[in-house]
Amino acid sequence: MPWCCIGSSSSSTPPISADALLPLGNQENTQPGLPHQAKTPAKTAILVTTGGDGLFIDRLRSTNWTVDSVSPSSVEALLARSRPLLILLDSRTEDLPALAKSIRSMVEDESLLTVISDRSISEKRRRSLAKANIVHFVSWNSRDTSLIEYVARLNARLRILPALYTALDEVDEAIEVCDDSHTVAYVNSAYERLTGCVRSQVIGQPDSEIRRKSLPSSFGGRRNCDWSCLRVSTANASFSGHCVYLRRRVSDGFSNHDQHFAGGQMHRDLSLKSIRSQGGGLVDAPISEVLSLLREASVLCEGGDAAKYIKDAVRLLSSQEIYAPSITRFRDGDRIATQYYDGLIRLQQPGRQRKRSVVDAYRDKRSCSDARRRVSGEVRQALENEHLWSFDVLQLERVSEHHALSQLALKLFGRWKVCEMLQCPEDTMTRWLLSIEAHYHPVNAYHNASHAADVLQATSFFLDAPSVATYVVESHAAASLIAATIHDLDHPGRGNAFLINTRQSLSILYNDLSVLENHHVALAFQLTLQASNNINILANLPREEFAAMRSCIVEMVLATDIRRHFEYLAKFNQMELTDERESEREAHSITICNMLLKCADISNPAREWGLCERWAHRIVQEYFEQTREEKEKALPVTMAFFDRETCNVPLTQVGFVDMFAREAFSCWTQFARLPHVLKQLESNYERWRSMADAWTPAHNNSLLS
Ligand SMILES: Nc1nc2c(ncn2[C@@H]2O[C@@H]3COP(=O)(O)O[C@H]3[C@H]2O)c(=O)[nH]1
Repeated sequence: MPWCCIGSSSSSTPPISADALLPLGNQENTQPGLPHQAKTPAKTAILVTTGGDGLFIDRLRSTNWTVDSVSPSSVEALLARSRPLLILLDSRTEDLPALAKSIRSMVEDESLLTVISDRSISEKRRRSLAKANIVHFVSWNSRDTSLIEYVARLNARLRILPALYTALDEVDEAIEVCDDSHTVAYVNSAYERLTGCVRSQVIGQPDSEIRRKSLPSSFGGRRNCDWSCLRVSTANASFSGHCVYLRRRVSDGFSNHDQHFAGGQMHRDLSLKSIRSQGGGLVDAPISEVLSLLREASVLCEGGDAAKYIKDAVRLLSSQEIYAPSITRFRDGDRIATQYYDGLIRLQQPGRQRKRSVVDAYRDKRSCSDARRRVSGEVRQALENEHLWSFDVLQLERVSEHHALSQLALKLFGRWKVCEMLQCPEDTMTRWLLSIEAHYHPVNAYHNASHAADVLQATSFFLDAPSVATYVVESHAAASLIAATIHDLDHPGRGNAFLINTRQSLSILYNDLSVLENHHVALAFQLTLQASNNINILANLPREEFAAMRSCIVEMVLATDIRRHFEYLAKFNQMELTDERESEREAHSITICNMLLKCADISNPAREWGLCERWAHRIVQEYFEQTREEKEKALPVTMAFFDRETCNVPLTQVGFVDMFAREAFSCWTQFARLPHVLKQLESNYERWRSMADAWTPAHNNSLLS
């Protein structure tokens, strides 16, 4: 590794290795061993004077300086076409400070401005000249040009910087330069392109091996990252100097063109998905970036076993459903996982149309009961530990006569100051809550207002977690509480697959896409905005705030579609929280809230065992009803193992945790720092597993409610 001598520079520009530049100066300064003895750069100076000469000028000329005299009136024209290293200003020039300021504005730091005088300069005059950044003074009769020589050498090096930057920004290798205080001083364009980091976010940050290691692995490398460090140092080798971190391309002897050509097969395989903008131009989605990076990687690994893996990755990423897992993701032949997959993710293909479905039969309008509800002592007591994971919503359901949702929401919305955030009167909120509660179906064993209350309490509990509160913006917290309250509104007790297979009007309306989730949130806004209902809790929000609040609520409710579980999980896991840009902060907050609501929605397997067991029994009873109706009407049976005649309930719970809950809660509880929730999930899981062998279908007739 060649050691290059390098100066240290405090500016954010990297120092230039002296070896890389030809030395400035006369012949005796030419350094032996340089690649070639080219002509040294000219040492040019101008003398701005109306007439003057002296020993100092002679000295300069005798050391290879070219010194041209120029009148004050023509200096600016000269500087418009040249950049002398040195500008000598005769102290007798009229209005010198103004001229100095004008010259400084033209040359900035590219030239050294020095006042030459036949007498000492007063302190007052120095101060006025200092305003033009003139801090160097020499005498006409001086023969000491050492400082001039030194500064000129520095200037000559600095002048090549723009060209070096251009060159560095053109290379394919990612380059990071850290200065002697181990602070990042420079990164090139390739670094930004290949790592996704933004220059302004990295420069000034401490040098971090961890950051480099966390960056996408380099091409061809087997290691996390193959950054090589060019440790450079000043003349005194013991001094650490700068570090240049370089992520090299693995050269395989191909020229750039050949490499791309060799990757031709890769190009064809990629068939990059590009969204054509209206103008017919290519607007590539991020996935295309990933695919092009993989293409480059495959070129570098051509012929190696890595290329095969990369091609497989490209094929997967090029598929339509990059987040929906193929069933092979789970244990082969796992009957339960397969049926969960079919029933909740793949959704059964439409079957034959039969007579009206149960969904229509359930649709009845319930009147809102009286606007305010008396809070009994029992209700108040049941609400006491609403801030704990052990909160018993089924106890509240009991003592509130199935008004757990409205009673819990009144308390939680008060604690989270939702009415204040919405500038909404409390009585409007009360009416809204009672109306929403009334549009859940109490006949549903699981998807009723108590499930919404359960999800609302889990949402509040998660929002209380300190690490969550750090990243969730206030309006999104309010949105998530509202979204939890409405997230299964008017649920018919049947899943999306059933609605699609029976070609319910809702599935036609929403094109079979997140049918129920779209309905829940659309109906909630229809009820809220219906003037005659007088329950518009969003009425006092300014237009922009309403739009933002609505957008968040819609997005969060749609995120509860279990079919998109892996998509939201992936988005949450790939979130880069170190990127603190304000624009990213909002996006991070939404991603966190989507994941939060998702986890709240499937949190019953992680509740205290008594609650977990009862919720499980409730949901399987609802599934039993769906399977019964599907069989009765000769519809495709979407989850056959949920058949009362044959079901092993503990096994269905084991399957649900294996397929959905464990991964989600492992990620979520790590982020939210709620280890006890994951511990409870695993404890419940083991308990279900221990119950599976002894379970018989007879148990399915005495399930808990
Ligand atoms: N088997 C099982 N499925 C669950 C459980 N909790 C949530 N789910 C499923 O996860 C889905 C989340 O969205 P839905 O509420 O629409 O329907 C839910 C059920 O299909 C559970 O405890 N057991």
